[in-house]
Amino acid sequence: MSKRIEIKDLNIYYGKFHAVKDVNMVIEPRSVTAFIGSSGCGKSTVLRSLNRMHEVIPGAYCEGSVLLDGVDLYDQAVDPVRVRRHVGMVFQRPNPFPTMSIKENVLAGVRLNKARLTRAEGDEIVEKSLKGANLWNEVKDRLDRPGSGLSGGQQQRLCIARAIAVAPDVLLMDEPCSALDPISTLAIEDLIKELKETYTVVIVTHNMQQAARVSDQTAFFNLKEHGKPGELIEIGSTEKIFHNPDQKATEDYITGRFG
Ligand SMILES: Nc1ncnc2c1ncn2[C@@H]1O[C@H](COP(=O)(O)OP(=O)(O)OP(=O)(O)O)[C@@H](O)[C@H]1O
Repeated sequence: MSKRIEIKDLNIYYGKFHAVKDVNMVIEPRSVTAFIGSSGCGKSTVLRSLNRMHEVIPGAYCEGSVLLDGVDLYDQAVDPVRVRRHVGMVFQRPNPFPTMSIKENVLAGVRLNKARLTRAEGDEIVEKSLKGANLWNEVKDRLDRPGSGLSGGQQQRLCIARAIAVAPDVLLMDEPCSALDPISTLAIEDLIKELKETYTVVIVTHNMQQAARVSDQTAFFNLKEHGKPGELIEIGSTEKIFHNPDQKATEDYITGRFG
C-alpha cells in the first residue's frame, strides 16, 4: 500500500502532437501532490500517464518511465490492466454505474479482478470501502438502492469507495470537486487528507485554495506558447510554491496574474 512514484524523462504524445515535455518528479508515499497550471498545459495528460490510461486514446503514447516503488509501469512485461488495479482513478464528474446498486457500485472493480467473492467477503469490502470514503453512515440502510439516487457529493464519495475497494497503492483524482457544491467539496477535501494516511494521492485542481488546503507538494505546469508542449516548471512543498516559488511564472500564476 502507498507507493513512491518516480517519473523520469516523461514525454507524452497524442499522435504527432507532443503534449507534455520532459517531466521529472518524485512523489512520496502517504502524501498528496497537487498538479496546477493553466488550461491545456497537460496536467490531466500527465495524471492519466500514471496509470496507463493515456494510451487508451487511439494514437496516444508516452516515452520515458514511471516507476512505482522502482518498477517501471511502462516495462513491456507489465500488464496495463494490473497497473490500473494498483493505481486507481477518480474523475471530474461522479460516474457511478446508474443502474447498479450502491453496494454493486463499490464492488464493480473488485469483481473484475476477483472471479469468486463470497457474500461475507463482499459485505466486508463494501463496509470498509464506504467507511474509508466517509459515506457509510449516510448509505448503510440503503445499500441495495441505485447509486444514481445519491447527491453529487455522495456519488463522488461512492466513486472514491469504488476506487479504494480494490486496495490500490495510488489514487489519482482529476478535478474531483469541480462538479460539487462547497459543502460536498469540503467533505471530499477532508477525505483526501484522510486517504493520504493509506495511499499516495495525486490531484489535478484549478482551485488554488484547494491545492493549498489539501496538498503537501505542488507541481506547477505551464505552456510557453500555444501549440508547444506543456512543461513542469516547478515542483516543491506546497508551502514553498505558494509563498516563495523559485520561478516568476509560478508566482504570476499563484497570484492570479495569468491563467
Ligand atoms: N484526446 C486528445 N486528443 C488530442 N489532444 C488532446 C487530447 N486530450 C488532450 N489533448 C491536448 O493535450 C494538451 C494537454 O491537455 P490536458 O487536458 O492534459 O491539459 P490540462 O492542463 O489538464 O487542461 P485543463 O486544465 O483544461 O483540464 C492540450 O493541448 C489538449 O488539447
